[in-house]
Amino acid sequence: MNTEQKPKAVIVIFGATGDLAKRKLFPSIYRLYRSKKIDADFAVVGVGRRPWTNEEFRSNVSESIQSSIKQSSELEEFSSHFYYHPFDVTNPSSYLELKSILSDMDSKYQIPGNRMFYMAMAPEFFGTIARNLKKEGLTATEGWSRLVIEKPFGHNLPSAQELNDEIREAFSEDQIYRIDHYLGKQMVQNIEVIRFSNALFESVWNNRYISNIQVTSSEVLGVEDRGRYYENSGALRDMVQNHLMQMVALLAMEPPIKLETDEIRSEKVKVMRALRPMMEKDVADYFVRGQYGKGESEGKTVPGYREESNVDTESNTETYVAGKVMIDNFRWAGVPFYIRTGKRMAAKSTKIVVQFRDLPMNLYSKDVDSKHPNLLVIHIQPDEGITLHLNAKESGGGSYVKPIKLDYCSNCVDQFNTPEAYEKLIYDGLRGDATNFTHWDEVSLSWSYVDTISKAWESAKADFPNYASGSMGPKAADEMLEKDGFHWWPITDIVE
Ligand SMILES: NC(=O)C1=CN([C@@H]2O[C@H](COP(=O)(O)OP(=O)(O)OC[C@H]3O[C@@H](n4cnc5c(N)ncnc54)[C@H](OP(=O)(O)O)[C@@H]3O)[C@@H](O)[C@H]2O)C=CC1
Ligand SMILES: O=C1O[C@H](COP(=O)(O)O)[C@@H](O)[C@H](O)[C@H]1O
Repeated sequence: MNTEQKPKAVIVIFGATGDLAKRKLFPSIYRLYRSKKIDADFAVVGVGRRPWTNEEFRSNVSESIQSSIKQSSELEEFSSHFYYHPFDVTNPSSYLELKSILSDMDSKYQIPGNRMFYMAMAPEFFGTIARNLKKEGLTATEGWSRLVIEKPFGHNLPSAQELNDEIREAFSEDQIYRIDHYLGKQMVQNIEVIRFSNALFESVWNNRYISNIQVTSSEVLGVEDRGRYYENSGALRDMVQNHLMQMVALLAMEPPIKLETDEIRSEKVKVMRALRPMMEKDVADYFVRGQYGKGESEGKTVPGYREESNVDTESNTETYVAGKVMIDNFRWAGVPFYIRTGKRMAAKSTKIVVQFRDLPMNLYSKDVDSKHPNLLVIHIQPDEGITLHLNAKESGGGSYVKPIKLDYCSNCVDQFNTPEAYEKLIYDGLRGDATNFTHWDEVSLSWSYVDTISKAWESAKADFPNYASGSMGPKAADEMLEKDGFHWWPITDIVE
């Protein structure tokens, strides 16, 4: 793994006039610049079709930073490193002009031919761009060339395979950085540290001591203005195939031999290979889908999904998924990993709850109601930290037990410095550290798991809407756990 400390490169953003660039990429590059993580002699070349000048582009960059970072300074100097080159990416002749701009940047900023090509555009363009970059010689420099690819990486396994084949004609696997922005989150990266640097946890991290693991990623927002995209995606493809399956892999993987990209990825791949495969007829036993109806969200009445713009009034698209993922290997046999995600739920929260098994004999709590299982809660967002739920003696006489919590709040101490996921990922990409990007093997195995579920769902119309906006999802998701003798742990405050 190459981990250049202060990387120096030209970053080419395809889709530089779009939403992602404005909301995430420019502020992230700015933070890297301010914290001096990237060399002061960097350059960014933006591509889009709008006929902007360099000045218009720079003022867009400055605006994006001012609206997302409270104390911004040196904006003029920072944005002077941004250049705009308008062209339609389907037009092959424009790539030669881009090539010459990039050579000029190399000379102006003494950059040794290093290129990061960031695809912040709709996926149908990824293959065309990659092919033209190679054909016109933009990747043949003395330095390195890397391709950063946004989601969605395909719509199912065959389309992901097709996309992969296209980009692999121009870039090798080790030059491809597939973004899963959850892998850039502070506490998602902490899963491995919590597991592999604490004897307390790793020794009990298996089916003898853990009864189930719950991964929740709930959102308050609805589909907003993304109806067109979401109608073809749904929560399964939008969140489960990538973010949730990645968290499951990190929770379930074996310790890698070394903290190296290939070793870590190979352990995650083994988890994906051990996922219990399903037949379409079994899907209803393991997965629940939902779609929000109208309801109350943050004190306002909000419409149902079918009333949103660019959404079919009879839509069969799921905005909620809950599932029971089984990993059939020695460590996890018999332990359900329950996952759930949805839009228009009661709270914005991403949390992992590891529930430990009860003691074989509990001297203090005889009945089920008075027992409080030990829980390890990993708070991913909005709060970042961990909570350990234990039992302790109630003060006063007698031997009464009460549940207590040990809390570590990472973003309470460091709230304003928690690096944004995109900032970390861009930095890793520039340094050549692909650990927190997804390898094709993970992507393809995850698609093949999810495809069976989509097929089953696409072949049968659901009884939607089946949960109210502002709720925690459909009843069937609660029943799925009840059948196994469990319940979802609340996502706001676990000891209520
Ligand atoms: N927005 C977000 O928060 C997130 C986005 N993503 C992914 O990032 C990618 C971009 O999303 P987003 O920024 O929202 O999309 P937008 O629709 O806001 O932006 C699309 C960009 O593509 C450019 N573009 C479109 N067609 C062409 C063309 N033929 N030639 C050159 N440029 C073109 C547009 O430029 P112009 O209009 O000037 O032609 C614009 O800059 C998508 O894959 C999306 O799934 C992933 C996670 C989050
Ligand atoms: O990838 C996506 O993630 C967001 C949720 O991300 P978060 O960091 O806010 O949890 C989701 O809203 C979006 O639909 C999906 O495409």
